[in-house]
Amino acid sequence: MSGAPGGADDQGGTWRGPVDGLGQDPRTGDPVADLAEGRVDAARIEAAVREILLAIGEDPDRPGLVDTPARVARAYGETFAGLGQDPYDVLATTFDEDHDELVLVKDIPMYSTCEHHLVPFHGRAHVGYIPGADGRVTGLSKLARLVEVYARRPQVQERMTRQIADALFEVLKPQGVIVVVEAEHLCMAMRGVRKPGSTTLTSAVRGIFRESPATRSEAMSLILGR
Ligand SMILES: Nc1nc2c(ncn2[C@@H]2O[C@H](COP(=O)(O)OP(=O)(O)OP(=O)(O)O)[C@@H](O)[C@H]2O)c(=O)[nH]1
Ligand SMILES: [Zn+2]
Repeated sequence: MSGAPGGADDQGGTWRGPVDGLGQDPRTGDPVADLAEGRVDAARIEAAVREILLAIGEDPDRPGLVDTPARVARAYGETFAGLGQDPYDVLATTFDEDHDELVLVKDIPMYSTCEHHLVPFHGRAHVGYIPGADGRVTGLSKLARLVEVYARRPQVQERMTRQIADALFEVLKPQGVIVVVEAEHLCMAMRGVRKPGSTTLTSAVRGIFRESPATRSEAMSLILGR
């Protein structure tokens, strides 16, 4: 999707119709209307979860598990809701505030899903920008909504961080954007290397934050200074 926020590696970065391989049944090629509208195919998830339960040696028909496939399908609908959302819609509301200095929303709680293991990574996102010469700003809640759009997908933390920055930079046309994400990956905590408590920090800077080390470090100290 060239020209989409996030560039060529921006998988699922902008919703402009069905995402390749998601808006259609991968086996038959038939359109899957639910997915094209950004909802999950509940019947497929339920069948798959039942298979997983069987594969781990569980009894999917025992009372405690009998409703689990349907619960997981509902939960996935929420967890992956960002796949059907367009960052352009989220940022559509802008207003002229004649403000040309930093706007920063810190400590936005964030829950996403590691695309390697399909387990959560979670933490906080910090999103800041300096409006363009026209002084246009967006609603503060829209910055948090933008985080949601990209967090509620199978993700890699670095890509999510870039996608948030690129969408804001492209849509709002500000002087600069800075995004910092701090997260704990449960795939590193509850399994695998088993290092609970380690935090991964990623950043993406665009425009003046990339060009001016002083502007960047001032914003970084506001973000990381507790
Ligand atoms: N860079 C990056 N790596 C991630 C992220 N989420 C998970 N990973 C890593 O993805 C890697 C996948 O490595 P693999 O060797 O293919 O999978 P694995 O055998 O399950 O790896 P271990 O987690 O080391 O047991 C692991 O090192 C994870 O820590 C992320 O958001 N960014
Ligand atoms: Zn993982």
